[in-house]
Amino acid sequence: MKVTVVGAGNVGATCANVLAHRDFLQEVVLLDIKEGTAEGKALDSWQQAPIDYYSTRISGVTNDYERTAGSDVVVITSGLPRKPGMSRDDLINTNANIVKSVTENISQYSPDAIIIVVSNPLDVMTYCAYLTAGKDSSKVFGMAGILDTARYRAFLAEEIGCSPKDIQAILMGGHGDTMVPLPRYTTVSGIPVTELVAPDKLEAIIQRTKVGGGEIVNLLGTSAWYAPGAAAAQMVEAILKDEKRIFPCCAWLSGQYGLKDIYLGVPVILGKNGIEKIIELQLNQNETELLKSSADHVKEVMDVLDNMKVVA
Ligand SMILES: NC(=O)C1=CN([C@@H]2O[C@H](COP(=O)(O)OP(=O)(O)OC[C@H]3O[C@@H](n4cnc5c(N)ncnc54)[C@H](O)[C@@H]3O)[C@@H](O)[C@H]2O)C=CC1
Ligand SMILES: O=C([O-])CC(=O)C(=O)O
Repeated sequence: MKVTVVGAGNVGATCANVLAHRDFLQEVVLLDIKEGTAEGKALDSWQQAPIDYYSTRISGVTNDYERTAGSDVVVITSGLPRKPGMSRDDLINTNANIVKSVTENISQYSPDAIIIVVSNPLDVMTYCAYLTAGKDSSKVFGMAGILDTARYRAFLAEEIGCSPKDIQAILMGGHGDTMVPLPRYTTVSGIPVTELVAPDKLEAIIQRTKVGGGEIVNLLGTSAWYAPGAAAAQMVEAILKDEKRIFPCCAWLSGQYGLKDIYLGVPVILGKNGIEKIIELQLNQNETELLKSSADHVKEVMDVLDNMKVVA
C-alpha cells in the first residue's frame, strides 16, 4: 500500500510522520514544490524508524509526480496557511490554483487514488479537487470534522476531568466558525454530556470549538499541525485497513439533510471504497437551522470558486 502526501509543510510532514509510525504501509511519498523540503523531512522521518520501530519506507520528492505513481490514497495539504486576522476563506485565491494543479498531477499518475483534501478553505478546496479530478465523490472528500470534534472532545475532557478517550461526539457543517457541534450526540462513556457539564460551560466549550483553529493561529502566527496531521492520517488508516469507521468528514451531499450539490461536514462510514455511506441523523429544528446556515455560507464560497473559473 502506498500513500502520497502533497505539501511537506507543517500538516503534510506531520501526517506522513504519523502514518509511518502506524507501520501498516509499505511506502509514504512526501512531495513539495520547494526544493529539498520534502526530501529533508522524509529523510529525518526515515531516520526515526530505527528508534520508534517502524518499517514504512518514507521518501521525499520535489514536484516529481512520477514517484507518486500508483498511490492508493493521496492527501493534499499544499497551500498557504492563514495568519492572525485572516479567515480561512481569505486563502481561496492562492490555494484554489494550487489544489487544482496538484489534483491534475496526481490524477495523471494515480488515476484510481482516493483523494483526501486538507488545504483551506476546506469545503471549497475539496469541491475544487472534485471538479478537477472528475471522479466519483465517494473518492474525493475532506478532513475537518475529525479535527474539530477532537478539539471539542479535548475541551470537554478538560472540563470533566476525564480522559479524552472516553468522549464520543459528532460535529457537522462547514469547517469554519459556522460549524455545528451537537451536544445531543455527545456522550462520555455512554453518559449524556448534559449530565456532566453545566449548560453555560457546555455553551462556552461549543463557542471555543468553533474558533478553535483561530485560537491556535493567534498563539502561533500560523495554523495548527499536530492534530490536523494526525486526523488526516486516521482517515487514511480507516480507508486502507477497510475499518468502516464512522467519522465526520467533508462529503458531497446529493439530497441528504435536505442539501444538494454541496461539500459539507457530515458523519460517514469510511472504508476501502472511500465514503461508503453518509449517515443521516434525525436533527431537531434548531440543529437543522444551524446546519442550513453553515451550508449557506459554504455555498457562497463555492460560488466564489465557480466565478473564479479556476476549474473549467
Ligand atoms: N482542514 C483542516 O482542518 C486544516 C487545514 N489546514 C490547511 O492546510 C494547508 C497547509 O497548512 P500547513 O502545512 O500549516 O502550511 P505550510 O505552509 O507549513 O505547508 C504548505 C506546504 O505546501 C507547499 N506547496 C505550496 N504549493 C505547492 C504545490 N503547488 N505543490 C506542492 N506543494 C506546494 C509549500 O511549499 C509548503 O511546504 C493550509 O491551507 C492550511 O490552512 C491546516 C490545518 C487544519
Ligand atoms: O485554522 C486554520 O486556519 C487551520 C485549520 O483549519 C484549523 O486548524 O482548524
